[in-house]
Amino acid sequence: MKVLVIKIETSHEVEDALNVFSQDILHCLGTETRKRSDFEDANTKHDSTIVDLDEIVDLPQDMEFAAYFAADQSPVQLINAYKNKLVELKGYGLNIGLNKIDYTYIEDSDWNRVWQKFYHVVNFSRHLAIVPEWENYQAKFSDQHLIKLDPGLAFGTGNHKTTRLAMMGLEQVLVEPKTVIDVGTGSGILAIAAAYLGANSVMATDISDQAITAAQENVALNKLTNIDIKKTSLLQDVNEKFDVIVANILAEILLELIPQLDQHLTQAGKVIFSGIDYLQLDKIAHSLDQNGFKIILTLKQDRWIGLIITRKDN
Ligand SMILES: C[S@@+](CC[C@H](N)C(=O)[O-])C[C@H]1O[C@@H](n2cnc3c(N)ncnc32)[C@H](O)[C@@H]1O
Repeated sequence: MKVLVIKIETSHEVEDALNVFSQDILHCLGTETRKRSDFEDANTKHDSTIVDLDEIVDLPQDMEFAAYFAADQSPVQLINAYKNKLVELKGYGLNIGLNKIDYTYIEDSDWNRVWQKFYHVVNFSRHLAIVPEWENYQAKFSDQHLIKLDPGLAFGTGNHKTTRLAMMGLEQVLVEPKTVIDVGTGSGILAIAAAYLGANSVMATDISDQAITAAQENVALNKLTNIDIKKTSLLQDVNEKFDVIVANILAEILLELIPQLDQHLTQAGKVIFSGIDYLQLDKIAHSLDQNGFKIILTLKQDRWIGLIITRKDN
């Protein structure tokens, strides 16, 4: 089976935005970046190997971004979507570099190998490490939990800053057993982290079939029995209330989620948002305020913002 690859010669300033756009809006199978700075760093770090940058095939001027899609998707439509996104990002004052977009097809098996090459153990915190299914890792503390993961074709390897901000939020909020819902679960990583951090029960939702399959497989891989996975959009068809609602999704989609929070959050409940580019924070804060919520903690890494939120009257 073949996979469609859209390749964009651009600048590292738009890496995070293109990653989330590709995953959340275009539902790609995965992404990969090659940055000139990685090769230049390798040159200085490994002084026994002098790398001649001129000899590296297709060395990007700044960054080459690749997104992988099912072969039956239209390259022309995808290229147009990326063109429009890059114009929007340029409008925010971001450098979009050479802005050259092209496409090619590769064998599915090559794509899986590429994926594994870039995905390694994340020793995330005192209590959590994320361990790809094919890697060995010894916990650094006797009670450090290992999230075993094969993200398959879903978002959520633990390498993305937005996932890590959401996990920090979970560590902060889960100081006693609580009920949790993970909205837009992708690989299931946040739901699994919540279960390991002591949640009583966890529900996880996603609209993507690939995410549901990956999340189910990862829950089984971790032998967890208190996670319920549901295919739905945001909190539709969910009847329960939760002590914690966590969502790592693009700001545009969080704006749709905010009006649904009240109905699904216990009175003293907490909401964790991640996936917010700092340029979108004002819009999110305004909508939270309009819907009776306040931000009690703001986490930030590079362009990305994570929030812990409660009801205003708490
Ligand atoms: C950025 S990924 C986050 C994955 C994982 N929770 C993490 O933190 O790494 C966002 C996920 O939200 C899902 N998603 C997008 N729109 C959604 C919606 N309306 N309802 C439910 N899930 C949605 C996507 O399919 C994707 O799996």
